[in-house]
Parts: sequence; structure tokens; C-alpha cells
Amino acid sequence: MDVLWMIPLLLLMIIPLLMCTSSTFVFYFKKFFYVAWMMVLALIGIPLCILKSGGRDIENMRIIRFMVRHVKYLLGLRFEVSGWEHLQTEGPYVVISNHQSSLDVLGLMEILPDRCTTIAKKELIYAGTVGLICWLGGIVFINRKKTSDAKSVMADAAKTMLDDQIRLWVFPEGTRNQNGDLLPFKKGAFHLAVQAQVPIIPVVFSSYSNFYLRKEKQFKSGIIRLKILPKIETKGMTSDDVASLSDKSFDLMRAAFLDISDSITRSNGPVRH
Ligand SMILES: CCCCCCCCCCCCCCCCC(=O)SCCNC(=O)CCNC(=O)[C@H](O)C(C)(C)COP(=O)(O)OP(=O)(O)OC[C@H]1O[C@@H](n2cnc3c(N)ncnc32)[C@H](O)[C@@H]1OP(=O)(O)O
Ligand SMILES: CCCCCCCC/C=C\CCCCCCCC(=O)OC[C@@H](O)COP(=O)(O)O
Repeated sequence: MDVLWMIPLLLLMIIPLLMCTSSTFVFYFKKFFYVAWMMVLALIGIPLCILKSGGRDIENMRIIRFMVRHVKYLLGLRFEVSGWEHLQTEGPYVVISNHQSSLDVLGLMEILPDRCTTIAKKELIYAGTVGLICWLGGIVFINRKKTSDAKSVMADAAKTMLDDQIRLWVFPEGTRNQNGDLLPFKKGAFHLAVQAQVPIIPVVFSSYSNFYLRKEKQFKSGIIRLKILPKIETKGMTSDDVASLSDKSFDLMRAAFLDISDSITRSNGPVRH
């Protein structure tokens, strides 16, 4: 008798068993599933984007946003968003947020305004179908190792923001960080906003440490609080104001991060740093 057909059957029995008994298995399974599912979604999304816009176009972010919105349910995550009114700002602006993990993409898609794309490290373009759909969505790729290149790409982006009336989402920490606090901010996002003379809208993701712990290999269900803060105007500012603008944004975001992460602690148990 052919036993090959039994392999999927066995997997169907073993996977739920392991999911119930081993939190390490859940961790790896959810991580693998997340990457694999995003790759599949991107594969489906690529022809849709090409059919809609014919190539690289910020309007493709609508398709991507729509296609990613259900993924939170598959991973057992929920978002609680506050401050929606602060995103109701006309015209271009720069959104800045803290960056803990690639899971941030789920929160980003939860609130992504129209005509908004992101700035990302150039390595992301090589991430298979995900890289290609990022390119189609108009994501601006920068080389973090070459500051002069990154600066000139961002100066072009400042001009494009105004010419094409687009918004840009930047992660000013410049890398993923789960140390229970924010990393010092890099300056690019603030130069961008000052050069384009557009407001900055800070967005804060609460700490993931009550459901996702990389070292301990835990990936439980959880709630992520997303707090959108009031815009910070940059009209009349020059590059001399960038340092104080960055410090002000950092202080506001850090206070909000500690505040919303603490309130999760109270309802879901202690936050571990
Ligand atoms: C359908 C299914 C789909 C499935 C998939 C869906 C995917 C969907 C897409 C979602 C994508 C999400 C992608 C997330 C990716 C996130 C990332 O990749 S984060 C990493 C990349 N981003 C960043 O790094 C942005 C933040 N970094 C900066 O802004 C940096 O400043 C920098 C521009 C990279 C420069 O880096 P560095 O040199 O290390 O930094 P500084 O210390 O800040 O700057 C040095 C110096 O230069 C001055 N300066 C910086 N920028 C500018 C500028 N634009 N113009 C002029 N001058 C600038 C700065 O002031 C410093 O000088 P100073 O004298 O010391 O002040
Ligand atoms: C050819 C196969 C290549 C496989 C690569 C897998 C790619 C990931 C696929 C799906 C994940 C979902 C969306 C990913 C977008 C998130 C990108 C991200 O978070 O990049 C990290 C970057 O911000 C900071 O990087 P570092 O922490 O500085 O490093």
C-alpha cells in the first residue's frame, strides 16, 4: 500500500499535538508561517499590482494593505488603536514609529494612510516576492552603510513627497529593537520633514515583550496598542533645528511607549525586559 499519502495525515495529527505541548514549537511554527504566508500573499499581490498600476506606484499600497489586514488573526494578535484623529491631516507628512520586529508590518498596515509608503533598508528588495511587492508599492530603499547615498535618496524623497503629494513612514531607530526601550533616533526622518517643510506624525507600538520573546522562544497571542500622537509642525525650521526636533519626538514617543506598554502589563501580566 502507498504510504506517502499518510505523511500529510500524520503532520495534521502531529502539528496540533506539538502546538499544544511545546511553546518552542509554536514560536518556530508561527515565525515560519508568517514569512511563508507573506511570501504567498506577495506572489498573489504582484500580478494584481501590475494589472492595477502597470508597475511601481504608491497606489499599490492599497492592495498590499488590504491583503495583509487578516494576517493578525492567523497569529493571534489584536490591535488597539488610539489617536486616529491625528492622521486626518491633509497633504504630505512623515510618520515615524518605533521598530521592534518584522511584525510591525501588521500594525503599519492597520493604520497606513492613503498615499503613504515606507523607507526601508535596501536588502529588503532581495526578499523574494516580498521584495518585489515592496518595490511595486513604491518603497524607498536606502543603503544604511553609505550615509551620503542614503542622504541623497532621502533628499530626492523630500522633493517627490511634495511633487506627488505622498507620505512617508520612517523607522528613526534605523533597525529592529526589542530591548524594552527606544534606541536613540537617527536623523534622516527629521531632515526629510524639515527639507519638505511637512509635519511629523509620531506613532508608537506598545512593547511586544508580553507575547513575543525572541530569546525565550515564545510567541503567544497578544494585544498591541498603537498610539498615534499629535502632529509636530516643522514649518520655518532649518537643519539647525533637526537635533532639537529629534529630541522632542524621542521624548514624546518614549513617554507614550512606557505608558501604553505599562497599561498592557496591568491587564496581561508583567512586561519582561
Ligand atoms: C501582499 C502581501 C505583502 C507582503 C509584504 C508586505 C510588506 C509591506 C511593506 C512594509 C515594509 C515595511 C518595511 C520596514 C523596513 C524598515 C527598515 O528597513 S528600518 C531600516 C531602514 N530605515 C532607516 O534606517 C531610516 C532611519 N535612518 C536614518 O534616517 C539615518 O539617519 C540614515 C539616513 C540612514 C543615515 O544613517 P547614519 O549615518 O547612521 O545616521 P545619522 O547619525 O542619523 O546621520 C549622520 C549625519 O548625517 C546627517 N543626516 C542624516 N540624514 C540626513 C539627511 N537626509 N540630510 C542631511 N543630513 C542628514 C545627520 O544629521 C548626521 O549629521 P550630524 O552632523 O551628526 O547631525
Ligand atoms: C529569497 C528568500 C528570502 C527570504 C527573506 C524573507 C523575507 C521576509 C518575508 C516576510 C516578512 C514579512 C514582511 C517583511 C517586511 C519587514 C522588514 C523588516 O522588518 O526589515 C528589518 C529592518 O527593518 C531592520 O533590519 P535590521 O534589524 O537592521 O536587520
